[in-house]
Amino acid sequence: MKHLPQTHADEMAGWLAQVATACLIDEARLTPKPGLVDSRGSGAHHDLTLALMERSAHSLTPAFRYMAEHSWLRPADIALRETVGRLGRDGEQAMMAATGGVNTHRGAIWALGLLVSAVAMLGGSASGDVVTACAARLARLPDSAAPKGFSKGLRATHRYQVPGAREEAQQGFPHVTRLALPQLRASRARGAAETEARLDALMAIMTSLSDTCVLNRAGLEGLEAMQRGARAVLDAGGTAQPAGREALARLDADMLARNASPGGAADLLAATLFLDRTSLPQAAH
Ligand SMILES: CC(C)(COP(=O)(O)OP(=O)(O)OC[C@H]1O[C@@H](n2cnc3c(N)ncnc32)[C@H](O[C@H]2O[C@H](COP(=O)(O)OP(=O)(O)OP(=O)(O)O)[C@@H](O)[C@H]2O)[C@@H]1O)[C@@H](O)C(=O)NCCC(=O)NCCS
Ligand SMILES: Nc1ncnc2[nH]cnc12
Repeated sequence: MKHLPQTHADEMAGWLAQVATACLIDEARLTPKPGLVDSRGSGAHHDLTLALMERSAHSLTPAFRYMAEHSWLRPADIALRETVGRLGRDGEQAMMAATGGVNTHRGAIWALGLLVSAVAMLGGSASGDVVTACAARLARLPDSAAPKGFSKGLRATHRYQVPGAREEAQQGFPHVTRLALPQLRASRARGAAETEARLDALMAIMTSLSDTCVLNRAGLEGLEAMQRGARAVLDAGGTAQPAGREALARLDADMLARNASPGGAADLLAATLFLDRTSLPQAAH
């Protein structure tokens, strides 16, 4: 059978989906991460393993691809928001089928789904700030088919009066653009190895995120311990330095003792890696 030539949009959609999946796998494999699943083990989780995280990541490639295809050169309007919402929920179902009902990547589907769509809306290339602003516009639009129930994340944001995953996207992913990406690049520029630069970027997110996973498992005290511990790692010169590495080991032990896992911060690290790989350099001001 003769194959029709793929269009540029099709190729780009396939590429964006592959990059998003690779970023989820890179995040999961990054080691040592405090409280999280990594190549050492399950962190503070009893129902997650690295193999499960990787299976979950692969199950999401088609959803990311459909999001990119449907968003290609489209404006941010309610019709697109509802399409992306439906595809995101289909992605959640694919994830649940792949993991036997364990929530591995719900927050990541939200963050990466919006960013994949935004890059596609912009025709495949734009600077990180333009991409996140576009994703934020989409996230602020209403989706009439969105589930009306009370999620764990919503419960935490109401109880502690803090922003959660929804607000992070609606504000243009400030933890990615203002903290993680600058830290990733600064650590690389200082000569840190790629693993250390990524761990430093994760620490930068954890210094300030109100991670609803940590709030649900360990309360406000757990969240403050996470933010303080991550700040101590960066203040010690980052994970490329022996003192930073020791501070990271202390933070890991503390997160495990509190049964806390910063799953939201991990999702935003994957989003950071995605923007680092797909966006054009910022225009000079
Ligand atoms: C808008 C949605 C993201 C829904 O958000 P909401 O807060 O209402 O609901 P949650 O179901 O709690 O999901 C939020 C997940 O987002 C991550 N997260 C947490 N804090 C933040 C933050 N401040 N900024 C960004 N992201 C954040 C986090 O995801 C990770 O943790 C997950 C594991 O969580 P959970 O199962 O709750 O925790 P465990 O401790 O493992 O449970 P137990 O063992 O104790 O039982 C894991 O998935 C990580 O990814 C939060 O969980 C959005 O989902 C939505 O509206 N979707 C609808 C479809 C849609 O419109 N899509 C459009 C674009 S694709
Ligand atoms: N590495 C990880 N461990 C636990 N939860 C996560 N959610 C996203 N990435 C995660």
